[in-house]
Amino acid sequence: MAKIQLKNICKRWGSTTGVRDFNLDIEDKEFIVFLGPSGCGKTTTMRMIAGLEDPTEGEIYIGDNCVNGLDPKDRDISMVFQSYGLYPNLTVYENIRFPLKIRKVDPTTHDARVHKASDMVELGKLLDRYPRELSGGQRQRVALARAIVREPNVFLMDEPLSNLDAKLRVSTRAQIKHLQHSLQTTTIYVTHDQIEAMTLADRVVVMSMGELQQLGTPTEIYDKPANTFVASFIGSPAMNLLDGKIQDGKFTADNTSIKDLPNALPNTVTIGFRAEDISVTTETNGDITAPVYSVELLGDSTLISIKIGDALLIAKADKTFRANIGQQVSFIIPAAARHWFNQESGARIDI
Ligand SMILES: Nc1ncnc2c1ncn2[C@@H]1O[C@H](COP(=O)(O)OP(=O)(O)OP(=O)(O)O)[C@@H](O)[C@H]1O
Repeated sequence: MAKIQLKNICKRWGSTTGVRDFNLDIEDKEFIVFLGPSGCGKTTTMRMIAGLEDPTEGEIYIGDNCVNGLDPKDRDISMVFQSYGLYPNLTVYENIRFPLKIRKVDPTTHDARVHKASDMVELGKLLDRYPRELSGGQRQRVALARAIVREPNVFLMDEPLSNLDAKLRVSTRAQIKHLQHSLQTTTIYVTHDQIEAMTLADRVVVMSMGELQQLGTPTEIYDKPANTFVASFIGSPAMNLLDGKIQDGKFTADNTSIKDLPNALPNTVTIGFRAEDISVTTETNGDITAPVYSVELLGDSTLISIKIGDALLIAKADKTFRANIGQQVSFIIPAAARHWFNQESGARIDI
């Protein structure tokens, strides 16, 4: 079991900066997810924790020990990658056992440990097979068992579900969550998939361009995004964002006039609202009125989108709601559903 601390971490290669001034305290037993778009520095940060990259500046602590300069094998971590990394000429049993042999763990314990780990990921019946005889999901479970078998202090998982199809991803995701709950091992999990982040994490680290944008529980980052980047990255659909001006006590943009505003807003501002927090009507007396751009039937709900300038705005309506493309509709945005952001910096304005 271990807490992890990153203090003022930077990673540069010549003039390229991968990670800048990154600070993070991860609690013992916590499930932390690094979330962000491609190239934002997630993998680099994780590789520094693993010892596969050296930070250019800053210190990394695992437990009470500063591990800068310590070899990956001496950090008591297990890693799981997108590409499984199984040995093709070894059976499932030998693949899972491999870390125990390498670390010269007492051979009399191997059999029981391999069986315990393989049972946890429900691989018990496949121990004699070779990786080529397994499906993608089964291979990833072998990789998980191989990470578990050592009973490390920390798990590092880099996009472990990316090679699986959508259905398998959902079931393997649940298995990882269940496993981490049973093992109570500090886990850092890297993904660009916000649904994985929201469903797995105790806390999410949202990253962009090498910088930490927000650290919080899934509920915190969903309900109170720190800036427009986080707002537009979290949620499906993401939060609607519309730039406008405050004039005569109203928020105005094309076809938009919103009254009853809080006092402290600057003259130019971005309003944000989630599709499920607003209502849509075929009356034309709401806050934003425009022709329907598209209608998407999802089965449990209907998504109605309109366009204001370049902004595509989406409302989640009842599953029975129907409107035709081109028909005028209005979005009604209750005061409690409104988020406000500084238009220049993108930062949240707390009212
Ligand atoms: N060895 C390297 N030399 C130079 N630049 C690098 C190196 N490794 C990574 N980078 C750069 O650092 C930045 C962060 O990369 P990183 O792989 O951490 O991103 P990521 O968020 O994990 O992306 P992805 O989801 O695509 O894996 C990128 O701009 C990348 O091009």
